[in-house]
Amino acid sequence: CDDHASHAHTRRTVPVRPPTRELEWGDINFIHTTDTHGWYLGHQKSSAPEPNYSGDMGEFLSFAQRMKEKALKKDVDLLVIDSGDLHSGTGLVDGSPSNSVLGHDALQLLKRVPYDVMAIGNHELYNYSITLDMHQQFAPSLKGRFLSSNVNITVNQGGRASSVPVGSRFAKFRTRKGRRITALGVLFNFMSNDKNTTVQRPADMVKESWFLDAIKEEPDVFLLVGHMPIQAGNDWPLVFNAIRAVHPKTPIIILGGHSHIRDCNRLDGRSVSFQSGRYMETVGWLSVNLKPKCNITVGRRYLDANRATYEFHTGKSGRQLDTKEGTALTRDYEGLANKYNLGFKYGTAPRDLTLNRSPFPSNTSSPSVLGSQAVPYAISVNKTRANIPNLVIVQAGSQRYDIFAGAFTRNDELTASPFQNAFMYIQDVRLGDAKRVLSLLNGGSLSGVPNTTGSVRRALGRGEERQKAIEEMVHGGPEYNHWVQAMSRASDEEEMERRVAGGLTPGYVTQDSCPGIGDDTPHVPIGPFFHVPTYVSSNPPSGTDDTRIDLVFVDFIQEDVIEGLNAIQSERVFVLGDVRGYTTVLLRDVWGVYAGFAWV
Ligand SMILES: Nc1ccn([C@@H]2O[C@H](COP(=O)(O)O)[C@@H](O)[C@H]2O)c(=O)n1
Repeated sequence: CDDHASHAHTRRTVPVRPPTRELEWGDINFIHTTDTHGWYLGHQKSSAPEPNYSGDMGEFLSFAQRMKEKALKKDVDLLVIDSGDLHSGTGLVDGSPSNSVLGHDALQLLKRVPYDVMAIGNHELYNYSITLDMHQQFAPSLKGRFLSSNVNITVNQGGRASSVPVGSRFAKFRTRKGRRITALGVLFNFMSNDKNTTVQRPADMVKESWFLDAIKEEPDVFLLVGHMPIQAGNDWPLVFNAIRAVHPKTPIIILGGHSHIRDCNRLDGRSVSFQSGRYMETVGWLSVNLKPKCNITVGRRYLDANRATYEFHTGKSGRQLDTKEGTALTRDYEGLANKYNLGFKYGTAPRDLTLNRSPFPSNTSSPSVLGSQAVPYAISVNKTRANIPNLVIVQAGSQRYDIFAGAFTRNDELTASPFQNAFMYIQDVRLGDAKRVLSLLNGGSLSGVPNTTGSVRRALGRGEERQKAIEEMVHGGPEYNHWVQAMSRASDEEEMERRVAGGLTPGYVTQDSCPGIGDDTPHVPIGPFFHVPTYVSSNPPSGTDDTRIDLVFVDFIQEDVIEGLNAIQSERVFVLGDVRGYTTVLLRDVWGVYAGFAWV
């Protein structure tokens, strides 16, 4: 008998409010997911707003199949699309045994979902073995419709290294109703990809001869699927304008991702751009009516991903919703969770620890507790450096989800902190310099110039594009944070009270640039929202500025730390060779080690 074992997947019992408005259907319709990050067993906790998103991938598969049946009856087109970032985020994708590729098993199961087109995300590129798995084991199942227009992998072909698309550069196909589609799958200008993978800037991609050839022939619809936000400041207009230069009037549908928010806007009257959130919280619905030589009319809805939503929109209640394939997929994901022992319980979290719903610093803020308590305890298992004072710096963006009061399992650990970042250190750093590096990383000033972006390398004045990439890497979802913060600010007290009195529960309250109300189920905003610094740290040891300490940090940020050190002092030039491994405990193991000590 193992009293640490608990069920990996607890069935959800908390009821949620069903939607009340039927979906609008058009000539061509889309079910859209993006940034699912391994949430294939749905959100399993009972605290609000988690039950809103309690549908699992098997239930989503049933929903997609039932909606395809409906589309057939209505004699319209329905395509199921995903915009990338399948990896990094839960035990199903991050808990793979060490002898197998992270996420491989979960993605083999995902192949059963009837996606028509999928695009690659940046989380498919941090680790070459994952990219190779996508290229060899996943992309082929999409039969030419796993798109990576500007992303290549270098593989051995006949003894020679060849750079080839991870999936396909583009796809041309006909829908059931015979509409001609030209689809592309574009990734934003990501620069933290692993060796032997390449990402071409969208600005360069649109000049490629294959691209110009692919768009030459006019389809009925251009379908631009991609892991790139649709918000201003991103590169969709480059791709859009390149197509518009050849086809001024052809409908263009953009299904974006990466910034984790719900959003809709229109670049012109014959196009629409749409984005469906993150983490299997949102299933996007987009309907488009195509009128020859006229503007297109569109409808969009952000569905909360749960059974009540699926039952309402399919018109199938109770078990009628479930298809044979959907039920089998749920069962097989549960089996995988058990195989990975994701229900292993480290301890009992005494309270909710949230990323941004608690003041920072506080004992209910997970980045705060991570820096001040969990990391210092977990890395103290390195006895050889135990007597040397240290300061530890970790990027807050590594923390991906809240921790909830109650049983804290292996799945909860990997969901909160999935990355396999290693702890490194530089010895004999002056305590004063270590503190100044932290402050610089967090936007402090360098030579009187405020480092307002929180990136050392921006403060040092490097090329703009590199800086954008560093920000992407370091900041960890600023758009999402702004979005959630804005929704809690936007609702005045009276409106909130009306909503609560009307029985509304916490959830997303979306305001986008398309007409009408986008959220399928109305909510009160999740709020409040508290700012967390880009980098969190342990409590500094006592001593003077000259006290020599170990400066500990994770490998993901080591270049920033080194550049920061070199920017703030001239006594010594720090190089990568000064960096050594501190402990075998990885960042993703920290919460489990800490819970086993503090939460038993
Ligand atoms: N090894 C890694 C890889 C990534 N991160 C963090 O992920 C964030 C980017 O994720 P998106 O979902 O926004 O693409 C980035 O902010 C990094 O902090 C990491 O910590 N370690």
